[in-house]
Amino acid sequence: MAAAAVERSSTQTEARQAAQAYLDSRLANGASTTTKSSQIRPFTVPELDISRSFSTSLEDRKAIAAQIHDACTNSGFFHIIGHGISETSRTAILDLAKRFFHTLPREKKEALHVRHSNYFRGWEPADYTYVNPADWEGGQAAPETKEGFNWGYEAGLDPSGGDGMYAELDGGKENGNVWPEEGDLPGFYDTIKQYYGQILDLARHLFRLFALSLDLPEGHFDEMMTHPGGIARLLYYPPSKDPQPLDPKRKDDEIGLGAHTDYECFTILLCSSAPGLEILSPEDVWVPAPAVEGEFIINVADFLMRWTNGVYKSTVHRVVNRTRDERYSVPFFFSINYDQMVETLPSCITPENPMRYPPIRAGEYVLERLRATAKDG
Ligand SMILES: O=C(O)CCC(=O)C(=O)O
Ligand SMILES: [Fe+2]
Repeated sequence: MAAAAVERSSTQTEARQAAQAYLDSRLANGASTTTKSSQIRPFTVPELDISRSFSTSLEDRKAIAAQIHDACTNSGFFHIIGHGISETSRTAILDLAKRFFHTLPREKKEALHVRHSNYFRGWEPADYTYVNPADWEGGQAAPETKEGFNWGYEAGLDPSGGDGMYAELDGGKENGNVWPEEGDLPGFYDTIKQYYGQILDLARHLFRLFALSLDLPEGHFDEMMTHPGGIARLLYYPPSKDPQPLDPKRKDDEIGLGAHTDYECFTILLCSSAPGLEILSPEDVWVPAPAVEGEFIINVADFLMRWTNGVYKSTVHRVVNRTRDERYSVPFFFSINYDQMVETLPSCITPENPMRYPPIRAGEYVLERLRATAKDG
């Protein structure tokens, strides 16, 4: 990582400490911090049919936005049907992930290693990053089993063509993506472009619903997503060496992806049929995420949690593949324009919930959080 050995900035320290404190409080056995919220509403991950959100009627769109508001103030997770992304597109990207992880020779992957990137783009072998810093700092955890390939926004992937103003996480003007040679994996970029474009359109649509859900004008965020950050990953979780019944209370020493929260505004997650995602409930129980064919799981991430002064919940989750099957997933982490400064939404500040977070530039926050995941970061 280019940032190795540099002194940590205050944002990085804040990000690291906040992430760790939050995780510690949620992961500690018998933690009492969460009892209050569980008394208010049962923890649910609702299924939302968002077809009506594409209606020309504002009332229809507001009705879906109200359901989003409910989910985001409760578990911070929901899953969607009626999203309009075809089965062909979903299958194509999952098949591409399989081809990437299984057919690209090791030395070609090494050439794309994320350690060559300032922005964590490219190939990530299983134990290179730890989303829960304590997993390596305490030195007790087994390596995460996931393998990944990461890329981000570039104008050529944006169906709108972008506005020519893209700024990277650190403000740089060149996007930091790296790709396999076309000859090594024919059709790789085209398949990514097809899928990414559709998901980016869906993300912009969802963020307009998020605006309505926060009682803001529907177009409130439009100017902030003209060249938005959008890191996406292909992820591979090998089959378990010790397949178990799907009971999250059973042992979890084969962690695919450690306990963490996401960093951006929200995540749109596509998974293959093998289950594995688990969400931490306020009672400190790992709840298996609903794995329903054809759906996407959406979850609020830390930047939006921060922006809404904690009103929208960014909830801890992890992945454990307890099955005999390979698992693939494709998360898309939607951010606003990385060069956008953001202050807490005034409507989320009240005498009972005074402003908790200073203003921050979107890319700076995400980059510091990413750096905190690398062992040498
Ligand atoms: O692979 C999954 O199901 C979830 C991935 C995830 O949580 C992440 O990449 O942040
Ligand atoms: Fe995540």
